[in-house]
Amino acid sequence: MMTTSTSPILEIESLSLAAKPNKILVDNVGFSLGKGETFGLVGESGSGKSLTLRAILGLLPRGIEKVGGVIKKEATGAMVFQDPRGALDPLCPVVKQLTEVVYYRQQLSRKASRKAALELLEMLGLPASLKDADRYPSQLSGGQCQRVVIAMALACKPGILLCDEPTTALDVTVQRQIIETISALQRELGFAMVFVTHNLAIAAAMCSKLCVMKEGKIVEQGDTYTLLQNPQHPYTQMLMNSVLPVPELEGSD
Ligand SMILES: Nc1ncnc2c1ncn2[C@@H]1O[C@H](COP(=O)(O)OP(=O)(O)OP(=O)(O)O)[C@@H](O)[C@H]1O
Repeated sequence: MMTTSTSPILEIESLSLAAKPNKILVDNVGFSLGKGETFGLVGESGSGKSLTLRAILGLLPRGIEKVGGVIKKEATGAMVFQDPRGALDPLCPVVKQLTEVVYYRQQLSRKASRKAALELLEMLGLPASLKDADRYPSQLSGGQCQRVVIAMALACKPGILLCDEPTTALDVTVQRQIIETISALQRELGFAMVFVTHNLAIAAAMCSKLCVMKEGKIVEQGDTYTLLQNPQHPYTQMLMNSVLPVPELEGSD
């Protein structure tokens, strides 16, 4: 978990999003993020977390529009999506896809872009075989695909990484590895993060500040430790109570 108290790299004030003609989906949401800090958005499915992230990146789906509020962003944002396979082109080898992103975002030569792409894959701990052979997404595991997607986001040299439940589609052992990889990269590269999850354990491990959303509204926000130690809103209390306790093993002390 990283905490820094510098001037905000991202500030959202009274953000409201609506589906045309006038159905409010995100209502008066506001929070701020410091450099290198990780801010968590938690809440049940449909509470508006993904739309908030998309609004930050200016990538709202067709038919949804910003109807109020201000988003002040002091750095480039890049997104890591929930479904890594869906985020990759199934018909294009992964090294080629990553090279294209580097080429367009970093304005390097073709040759330098490929070299930078291979370095990114290495940074993400992907096996050398991926770099030699032209592998397609279908030939990679879910965890490997997510590492490629993270490499693509990093190719944009983001000051803010927006993670939309990046481990939801992965099995639990891989989830942990991906979370650890993202945290290690953050320590190395220093980007700030907005991290969307419905997993409170992940939120507690990753985020210095949390915001709890319900039906498009923020019901509670604050410092993670304080919020989870002493949840004020009944909805936050309900979310915490819905986490299954790990049963105590018989005979353990
Ligand atoms: N393209 C769209 N058109 C119309 N309504 C949409 C669209 N995308 C999302 N919504 C609606 O907006 C609300 C918020 O959706 P959003 O995807 O932000 O929720 P979420 O909290 O991220 O949920 P999840 O955890 O399931 O991803 C939901 O009611 C959803 O049905």
